[in-house]
Order: sequence, then structure tokens, then C-alpha cells
Amino acid sequence: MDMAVRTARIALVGNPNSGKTALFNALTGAHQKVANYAGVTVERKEGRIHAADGRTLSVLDLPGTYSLRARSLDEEVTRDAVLGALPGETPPDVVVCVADATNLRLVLRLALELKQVGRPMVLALNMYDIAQRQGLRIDLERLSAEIGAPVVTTVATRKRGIAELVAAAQTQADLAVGETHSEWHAPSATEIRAAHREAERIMKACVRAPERPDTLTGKIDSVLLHPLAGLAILLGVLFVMFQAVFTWATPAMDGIEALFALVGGWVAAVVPDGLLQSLIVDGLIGGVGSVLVFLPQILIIFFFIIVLEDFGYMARAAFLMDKIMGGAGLHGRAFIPLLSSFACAIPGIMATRVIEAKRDRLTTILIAPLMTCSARIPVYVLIIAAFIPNETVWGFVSLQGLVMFGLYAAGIISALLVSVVIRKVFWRGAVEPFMMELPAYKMPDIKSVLFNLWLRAKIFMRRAGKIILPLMIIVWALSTFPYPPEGATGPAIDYSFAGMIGKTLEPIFAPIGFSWQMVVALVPGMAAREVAVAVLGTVYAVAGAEENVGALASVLSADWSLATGLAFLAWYVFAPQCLPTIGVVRRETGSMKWTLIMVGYMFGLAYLGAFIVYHTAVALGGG
Ligand SMILES: Nc1nc2c(ncn2[C@@H]2O[C@H](COP(=O)(O)OP(=O)(O)OP(=O)(O)O)[C@@H](O)[C@H]2O)c(=O)[nH]1
Ligand SMILES: [Mg+2]
Repeated sequence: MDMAVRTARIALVGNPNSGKTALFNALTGAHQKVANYAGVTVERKEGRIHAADGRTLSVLDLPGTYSLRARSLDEEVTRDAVLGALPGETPPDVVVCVADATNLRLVLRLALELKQVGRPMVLALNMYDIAQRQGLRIDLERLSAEIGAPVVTTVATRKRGIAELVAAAQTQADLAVGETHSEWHAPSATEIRAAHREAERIMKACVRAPERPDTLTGKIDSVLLHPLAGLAILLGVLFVMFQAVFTWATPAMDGIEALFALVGGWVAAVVPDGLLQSLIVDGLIGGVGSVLVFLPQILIIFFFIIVLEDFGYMARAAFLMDKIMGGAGLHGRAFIPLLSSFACAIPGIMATRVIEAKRDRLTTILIAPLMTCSARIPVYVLIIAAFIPNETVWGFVSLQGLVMFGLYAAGIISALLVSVVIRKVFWRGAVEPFMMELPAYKMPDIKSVLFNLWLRAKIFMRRAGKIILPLMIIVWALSTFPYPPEGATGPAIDYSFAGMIGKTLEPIFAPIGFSWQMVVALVPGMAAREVAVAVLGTVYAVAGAEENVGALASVLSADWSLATGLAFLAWYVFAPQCLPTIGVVRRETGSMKWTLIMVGYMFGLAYLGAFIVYHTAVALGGG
């Protein structure tokens, strides 16, 4: 074998939240998700490093773990990667043990364990900036001698120490060429105790306590984690977020609408009247534009989430919610997956891999789609704009923002209730207590916040191109053909395939106040929820070029009763309106039965919720 061209493989292994993914990004130029809480990475990710000497190395980012005695699915991935037990994989040539330099005790135990596996190792003391700021003194030479591996200090977020780390890893790889020894056995209780003592001894020998211990974190925590004040602040933060959605977004929306109107007008002037013009202007530009216009709202919500994540607040929110979630039969570790589900249920469901007990994980998967994903935002905003007056209550509170807050709350509360029911119906037993490690507070980095927002915008726009655009072509065709017969008087859509489908299914939805036009919007909404907004624009023939949220909202408010509008919102809170999510649930649970149970209960709740809302509103005079 020609050693010179063989790519050495490096694996990043370390405690949760120690900065492995930040290092991976710094090493490879990738943009994997980094956030200030444990359990961000749940899968292995491979990337490439082009070293200074022209060689390439391959590097693996792995889920965080405290030990190779893996307990949850994500930790098993890390163990198997280190041992080369994943199908088709050999053990890595070098293990880079990534440490949070301010929290060495736990990582030393892991480092000792890794050492036993027998792979060449490098210890990366990451977050070295924070360690220095705190005045923590680490005897690097002694530490290196004690664990028998080179030690490199790094600041992943500032790309410091990266070249040194690569060089050290390369040297280790070269020294150990051809050596493939790798073994591990689960340690006995005696061995574990011995390892703890050894880690303690190394700590004492190499680390001197910080001169300026982090008292700020403690001070902030005494407020933010206060059982009452903390919860009030959490609610306040969410409240401000939804107020912002309705007050900050308008100028940006106006800009996007103007842009699409301009393009639509331009195409209408260039392309002759007829089918092609209708397809481009109404179907494509109007359809995609009517969804893209909600980008500002989505980015505002993500802005809050990203800043709070980076600050280290989300782990505190998990702490505050722990009692409530435990009461509902949810494991404390369910918080982060549920939080991820506010972006989209799919990454949320994947994130449940951090939950050890199968039942706890299954419960979390089953309720994750009730969290308000970002694809619901366009629908909520449109219907709220149509039916909720743009007024201020109690002097300063936007009523529309308040309703939005209520819809999110409805999702959360129903998720908790469903969890209680799952616990009652399918299994009992106490939930294991769990304490998430609270990360130190960090000032969010503006560049990375903006970058993450840009990634979010890209995801949303890619969806518009890849899913919404093709769907809109289908919807346009179904609502254009067949043409109305000679002498027909109603709108053309009445005679189209879309009209036929809607009218066939209408009887099912009539009891909850939905018209056939709404049914037409629900069907493609199964592929991507937000398409419903574009389809409503099509079925109500709001002309493409002058299409805007205001115009569509006023058509809806004229055509639907208030009761219908509210019932539609209720439907959207609960309905499993998204095939990709159902597919992921099937894959992650490995069970058709549980997938069907989820789809069934969600449709049931949607129908029941819309029914109750509709009839209550009618009874109160909103029909
Ligand atoms: N100040 C400072 N912050 C860092 C450094 N490295 C990472 N961070 C921050 O630490 C937090 C955790 O980083 P991640 O890269 O997500 O950690 P991880 O080890 O991949 O975490 P898991 O995937 O959950 O195991 C993020 O908020 C990073 O921005 C560093 O060297 N200095
Ligand atoms: Mg990570």
C-alpha cells in the first residue's frame, strides 16, 4: 500500500457541548449546526481537511458523549465510530479528544477510556479563550505526559490553533502507520472507580483553579432559573418574539411583494396573453411569491431562537420546563428535540436519538409534529391578517401577535396533554430524572448569527424552488383544465379538476365549516404546509401580478366567516399536514403501527379541534 496517498482518518470525540462541531467546521470549512447546549450533533458527519503540506485528511464529527459505555443511540454512533464497528468502516487513524478546557474533569475520564482503545490520540483543549479569561492555569506539558498524548490548545470559533491541531494529528497518524490495534471492553465498577481516581489525580497535578471563577453565570442564573421569575421571563421572551413577528416584518414583506409584482408585471408585458403567461405569472411567480413573502417572519423567529441558543439560554429554558415536562411524562432530554421541531419536525425527530429509553423517545417523536414548525407560519400569518383586526390591546400589545402566541401555545399545551394520554394509555412508570449540563453564557457572535440566518433563508428558498414550484405547476394545471364549457358563467376553477376534487371531498369537511376551495388547498398542503397559502391565492383567483398578502387576506375575510377562519387555524395546529415528516417517523420508529397511531391521532385532533372551534364561534355569532 502506498502510504503517501492514503488519507488518514481523524475522529473528533468529546463531551457534549465541548465544541467538536465548531472545530469540525473550522477544520473543513463546513457549516454544520453549532449551538450552546448539549446534544446538537446526533449523527456522524465526514469532511475533508486540506493540510498545509498538500495532503488531505478525512475528519469525522461525532455526537458528544461522556463515556464509551454508550446509553443512547447517538452515543452508540460515537462508540462504534471509535471502535471501527460501523459497517464498512475501520477505526480512525487518530482520535482527537476534544475538551472544554474550562471543564476538564469529565473529559479526562473519557480521554483515559479512549487511551485504552489503543488508537493514537491528540487532546485538543478547546474554548481556551474562556479558560484564559477565567485565569485557569493548565500545565500543558505535564498534562500531555500524564495522558501520553500531545496536547493542543484551540479556539474553534476564532479558528485558533487549527493548523497546530492538524499538524499534531498528522504526526500521530504517521507515527502509527500500519498499526490497527483497537479494543475495548465495558469496564467493571472497580475499573470505573479507578479511572475516576486517576482523572482526579491528573486534575490536581495539572490544573490550578481559576483566579476569576465565572461568577457572572451564577448571578444571571439566580434570576433566569428562579422558579417564578425565570418562568415569567421565559414567557416574556416568547411574547416579545411574536410581537416582533407582526411589527418588524411589514416593511420587508412590502419590499418582497413589490419585487414579485415588478417581475410579474414585466413578464406579463413580454409574454403574450394566454396559457404560458398564465402559467408563469399566476402559477409560478404568483404562487412562489405568495409563499416567499413570509420569509421575514420566519427569519425573525429564527433570529430569536439562534441568539437565545448561542447565549446559552435554551439549556436554561429546558431546566425551567423540566418540572412541567416531567409532569406530562416527558423526559428532560425531550426539550431540545421539541425545540428543534419549531424549525421543522424532521430534525426534531432525529434529535430524539439523544433519549435513552425507547418509550421516552417514542413519546417525544409522537408529539414533535405538534410543535409549530416554520411551514405553518405563512398560513397563520395569512389567516390572522384576514380575520384578526390589526389593533393594539392594553395600550401596547399587538392583537395579531397575541393570537400568534396563542397558536404556538396551543401546539405546546396539546403536545403536553397528548404525552400525558400516551403515558396513560400505552405505558406507565416514572420518567427518569435528568439534568442537562448548563453551559456557560456566551455573547452571541454577530457573524455566526447572521450566517445561520442566511442558512435558514436558503433552506426556505430552496423549499420554494424544489417543492413549492413544482407543486404550483401541478395546482395550476389542475385548476386550469379542463376549460369551462361554452356559455359557463361561474369562475373557471369551478369546472376544473381541482374544483372536482374539492367538491368531491367537501362533504367530509363541511361539518367543520370548510368550503371546497379550502379542501383544494389542503391536498397539496400535505406535501408542504405553506403551499396552502399559494393555492388559496389560485383558487380565489387573486390575479398574479397584483398578488399580495393584503389582497388575498381581504378576499378571504369577505368569503369566509370568522368561524371558518378560526376553524382553519385550529386544523393547522393539529393536522399531520406533511408527508416527509410521516416518512421520517416511520424510519425513526421502525414501526408502521406507531406511524399510523400518530397520523390517526393528529387527524382526529385536527377534525375535533376545528369542529369545536367552528361551532363555538358560530354559536357566539361568528358564523
Ligand atoms: N468562546 C468559545 N466558544 C466556543 C468555542 N468552541 C465552541 N464554542 C461554542 O460552544 C458551543 C458548543 O459548540 P458545538 O460545536 O455545538 O459543540 P459540540 O461539541 O459539537 O456539541 P454536541 O454536538 O452537542 O455534542 C457553541 O455555542 C459554540 O459557539 C471556543 O473555542 N471558544
Ligand atoms: Mg456537535
